[in-house]
Order: sequence, then C-alpha cells, then structure tokens
Amino acid sequence: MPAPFATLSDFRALLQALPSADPAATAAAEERNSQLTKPPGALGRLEDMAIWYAGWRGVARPALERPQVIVFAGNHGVAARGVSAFPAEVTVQMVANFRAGGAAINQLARAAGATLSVHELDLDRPTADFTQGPAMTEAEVVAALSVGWHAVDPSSDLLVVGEMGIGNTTPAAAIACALFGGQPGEWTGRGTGVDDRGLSIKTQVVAEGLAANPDRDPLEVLRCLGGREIAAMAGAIAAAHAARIPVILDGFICTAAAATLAMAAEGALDHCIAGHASAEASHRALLSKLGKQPMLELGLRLGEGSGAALAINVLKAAIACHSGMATFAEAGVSGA
Ligand SMILES: O=C(O)c1ccc[n+]([C@@H]2O[C@H](COP(=O)([O-])O)[C@@H](O)[C@H]2O)c1
Ligand SMILES: Cc1cc2nc[nH]c2cc1C
Repeated sequence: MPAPFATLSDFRALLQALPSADPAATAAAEERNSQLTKPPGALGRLEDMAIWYAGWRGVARPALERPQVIVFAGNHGVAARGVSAFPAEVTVQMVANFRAGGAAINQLARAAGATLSVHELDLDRPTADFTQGPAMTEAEVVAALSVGWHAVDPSSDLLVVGEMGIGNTTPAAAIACALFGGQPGEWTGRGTGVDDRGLSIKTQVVAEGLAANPDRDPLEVLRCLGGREIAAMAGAIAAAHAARIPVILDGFICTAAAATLAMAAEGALDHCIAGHASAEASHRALLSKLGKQPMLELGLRLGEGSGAALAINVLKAAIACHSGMATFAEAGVSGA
C-alpha cells in the first residue's frame, strides 16, 4: 500500500487532519479513576497516564498487550566532520548487533514484552553534509517518512520509536536550534562522549548548518537539517497518531524528530508521552518546549528507543492499576 503522501506538502496536510483522543472514553476513564480504592490522586502521574491512554484507545478500561518498538538506522554526512566519539561504521555494525539480539534494546524490548523491528535506511548512502546545503532532497525525506509510516503495525497498542545513527545528535541539535531559537551551543551536547575539542567542532558544525539552511518551516528543517532515521521516526509517530496508537518518546534525537511535527501542526504530539530525560544536555529543555514531562530520569544516553522501552513497564503498571483495581463500592471500602 502506498503512503498517503507523495510530497512534503501532502504530509503537511495530513498532519493538519490527525484525530484527537476520544472525549467520551477520556471522561469515562476519569470517572472510573475517581472511584478506585485509593485516595484521590494517590497514584500521582500514573493516573494521568492511564486516562490519557484510555482516551487514545477509545475505551474506559483499556489493556496494553501489544507494544511495538521500532529502531531506525541512518548515516549522516556531517559524521565526517568529527562530531562523534565513534566512527560512522558503528551504525551498520550495531544494526547487525540488533539483528543478532545483542544490543541493549533487544533486552529492554523483551523485558517490556514488546516486539522489536529494525529498519536501516540507505546506510551506504549517508545524507549530504548539511553545512554545504540541505541534508536531503524532497524525494529523500518523503521516502524516509514513508519507511517510518509503513513500519507501524496497526494492530499494536503502543509504539516506541528509537534510532541508531553515528553523528545524529548533531542534526538533532541543529533541528532544536532551528525550531526553538537560541544559540547553537545551548542545544549541542556530548552525544556518545566527545571531548571539549569535539564539542567545539560540533557546535561550529551546527552553526554552519543553520547558516547554510535558512528556511525555518518545520518540515523544511526536517529535510535540510535532519537525517533519514530522524524523518522515519517522524513518519512513524504520525502514522501512530492516525491509527490512535499512543507513543512513548525516547531521547534527544527522537524528541527532535517529534518536535518537527509539533511545530508543523498543533496537537501533532497529543498522543505522545516522554519516556525519559536523557543525559544529553539539552533534552530536558527540548521536552519542556514541547510541554512534556519525562516519566523517568536514569542518566541514559543510548538512543535505540532504550529509555522509552523501559518506560513501557511503567505505563503497563499504570494501566494495570486503572483497569484492574476495585472501586470503593465493589470492595466495600468506605469513602472519605
Ligand atoms: O537518545 C539520546 O538522548 C542519545 C544521546 C546521545 C547519544 N545517543 C546515541 O548515540 C548516537 C549519536 O551520538 P553521536 O555522538 O554520534 O552524535 C546515536 O546512535 C544515538 O542513538 C542517543
Ligand atoms: C556502541 C554504540 C551503540 C549505540 N546505540 C545507539 N547509539 C550507539 C552508539 C554507539 C557507539
């Protein structure tokens, strides 16, 4: 089946027409939550998560049984500029590791009871160096959005998108700076662990990329400063929205991908929650620009969807409480 968009302009129009959560299911879940055997609010943000999930699934008492984790891999022209602590060949090597079951995400997806799929995007053809002009042509960014769109299993009931791409904290920083302003240095962090010299090169590369690509339209920002795995994550997040499948966002790169959607269409991330705040310096700031509060903060800075996969367990627990607890009436417990 072809993607429901053939151009960036089609994709933009699609984003404007995405559905909302079901208000009746949200109201019924709120009502149910108010009757469960606990003091009001005593389960804290678990209560909000369960109600949010119920609204998107369209049922007052939902189950979370079929979570899907998708990892997208891409290579970046800017990697040749010395912006990462690791060489670019690690991207394809890690894809082999994902397929062999040896990466952190393999263990974390299994621990969360989630399926895991891996999509590599033209790894032998890195995007163009964005300090010299746009990272991708329109055809390239649309193809990557489309890979992401089709990777989503419509029968899943939760989506985590993650990425693998040596150098990709540089495009993520450039996207954040283009969308939200401020200085390149405020958005640029150490990624896989660059030293001070690497950080200064990286900040310079981000500044050059912003100067070489002046268009601040959010989807043009994705095309000019992004990468294929970043666009694929955006496509998958949009596909999940169209199918009312809730999404847990992962780290800095995933959140930068999501931010392009949020800035392109109001409400585009209403079906998303933030799984964690990564240790990448500006991830918290980016989440706060999107009005998202992270579920976890464990110092992770791995990518691969790892922080979001961990958060699946917390969301499952929130839904288990919401859907499994007795009401005051059922349990014969006196109210306040
Ligand atoms: O998810 C994050 O916040 C995160 C923070 C730092 C690094 N990463 C991962 O590390 C790679 C990018 O780091 P770098 O230094 O090569 O730009 C890429 O494969 C990401 O999955 C991921
Ligand atoms: C080994 C390694 C694993 C990763 N997983 C995601 N990004 C990564 C970067 C490196 C370097």
